[in-house]
Amino acid sequence: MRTSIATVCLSGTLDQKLVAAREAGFDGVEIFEPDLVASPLSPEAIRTRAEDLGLSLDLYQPFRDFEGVGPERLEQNLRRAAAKFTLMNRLGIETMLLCSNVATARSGDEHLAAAQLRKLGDVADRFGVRVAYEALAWGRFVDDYETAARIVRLADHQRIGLCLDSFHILSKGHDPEAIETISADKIFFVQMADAPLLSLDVLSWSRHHRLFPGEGAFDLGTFMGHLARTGYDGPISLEVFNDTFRQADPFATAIHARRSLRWLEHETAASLGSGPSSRAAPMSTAMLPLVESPADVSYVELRTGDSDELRLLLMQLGFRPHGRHRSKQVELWSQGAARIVLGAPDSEHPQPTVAGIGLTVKDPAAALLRAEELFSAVVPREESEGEEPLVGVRAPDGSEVFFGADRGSVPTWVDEFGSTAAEHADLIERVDHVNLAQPWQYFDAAVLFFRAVLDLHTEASVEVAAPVGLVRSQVLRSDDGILRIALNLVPSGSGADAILPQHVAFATSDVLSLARAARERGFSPLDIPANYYDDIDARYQLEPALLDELRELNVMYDRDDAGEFLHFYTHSVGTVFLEVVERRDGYAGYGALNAPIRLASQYRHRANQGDLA
Ligand SMILES: O=C(O)c1ccc(O)c(O)c1
Ligand SMILES: [Mg+2]
Repeated sequence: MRTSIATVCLSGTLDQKLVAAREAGFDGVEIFEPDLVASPLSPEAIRTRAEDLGLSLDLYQPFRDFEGVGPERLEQNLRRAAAKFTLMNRLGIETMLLCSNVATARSGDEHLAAAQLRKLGDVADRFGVRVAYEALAWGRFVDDYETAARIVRLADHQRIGLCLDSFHILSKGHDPEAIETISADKIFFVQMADAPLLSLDVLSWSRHHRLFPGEGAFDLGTFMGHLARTGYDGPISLEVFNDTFRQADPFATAIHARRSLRWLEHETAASLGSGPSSRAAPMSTAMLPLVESPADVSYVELRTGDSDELRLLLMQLGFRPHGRHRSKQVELWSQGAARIVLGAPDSEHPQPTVAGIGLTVKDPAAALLRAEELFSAVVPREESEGEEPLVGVRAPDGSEVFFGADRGSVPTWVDEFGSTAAEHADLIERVDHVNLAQPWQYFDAAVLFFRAVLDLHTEASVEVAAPVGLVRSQVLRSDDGILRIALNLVPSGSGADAILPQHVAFATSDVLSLARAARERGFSPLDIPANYYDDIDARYQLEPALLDELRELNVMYDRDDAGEFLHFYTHSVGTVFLEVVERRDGYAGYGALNAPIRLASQYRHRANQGDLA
């Protein structure tokens, strides 16, 4: 699959964008006109720069408001196009993108538009270039790809073809299946973008909220399957207008973008494998190494300067210490299959508090290979003689994901910490989910990373009000629910990161007994206000005895179609806190309705401690 990226996806100068695209391994770029106009480089210098970098210049865009106009305007438009074709000759670019008219069209007559495109084709012919006509979702008369395809067919000119853009097709809910009726030699270019499902006017949605494939809600694998079955084998280009990526580091964004296309290639191969195979697809698409979902979360590594407080909390929740690792500056605490590796922040590698997640997988080598094929950085790890080899990669925010082999109920690396006698069963059984707070520039990249690398699927994203801002939350999980990762987008306001810590949630089948046992060990939970219990009573009409017990123990409550959810929180220690959850009868959520109350309690707790100025 030939890969390309529009310069509009990246921040920085045109030259930085080109270098970033090359370093991330793209084959080519689309030159977005405003980037060229703002550049001090001449078209010839840009051409040479791209050649030197080994990048092809695949498309010049956009040319606007051409067709459906009156005769006088048509003459002006043809002259305007000729000027751009001259420029394209200087750049060495063969294809120009033409957006369907959004402003000056006076007629929606398809025959008129086709006749005008034919004239444009004649001009393009003189310059040896071609025009890819794209239906914008907000086009004045042409706003869907099937109409654009009919006009191109009527134009019947070898220099006139189509540009298909997944956003314009899927944002309007159009079925991409009819792509298969388009002849491959009429598809001149393909742009791919994902997006979250928003009820927003389509222009604002497109200009601000597009995402890289794998980060949103569009079914792009199926789209690509239809495309590949036409026989199209040209560039697959990313065109993502997004306010965050316009501000983020272009080098990081380019790698993130390249990862999304590798994932899309895999989805394409999977879609081709499952669809009608009557027409062979010449587009080369390779699957990623297949991985089974993790058998379990074998550990979570926390790095915090407040280890003593955290040790106390773990002890109160029934964890026991194993002691220090024989060669590394970390210690292990466990209860059931829940294991916490505790260390101090490392000044050379400042990591988030949840510094790593260890996963037990069937084939660690395959898991690592998949991550590497998805452009993940491997974590260098030193192993002393006789230690269990673990392999790991870095998530976008710098936290680590490690893969270890399944060797029975207790991982062998547990022996590398003091005593195994500490491995004991009590009320906590395992890790239920891990919540990773993401700085603004890493959130979407993290969604893609976990989805693609670990083959997780995304649940609907929710927004939770905190005293310091709105927190966007996205859960990714394996089909069996063994691995659940919640990503929270931290608001950028001051102090937000201090009160939006990361957290680990542990699963128990008896949260009330656990809360009592913890209290006997001196534990005081995060305090939940009385108003909350009045509110859930109004909502759910709970048994008075249960309500009293929840209130007494500061345990929160939620319910879904399947079952009930009971959970409580510790207060925060530095930038981490712990949660214990009980899922009854297959409750599937995370108590999202309770999150604002919890966030407000954490905020108050901080304020009382004087941590917030
Ligand atoms: O928002 C726009 O104007 C615009 C321009 C060019 C494109 O390819 C596109 O999809 C949208
Ligand atoms: Mg487009």
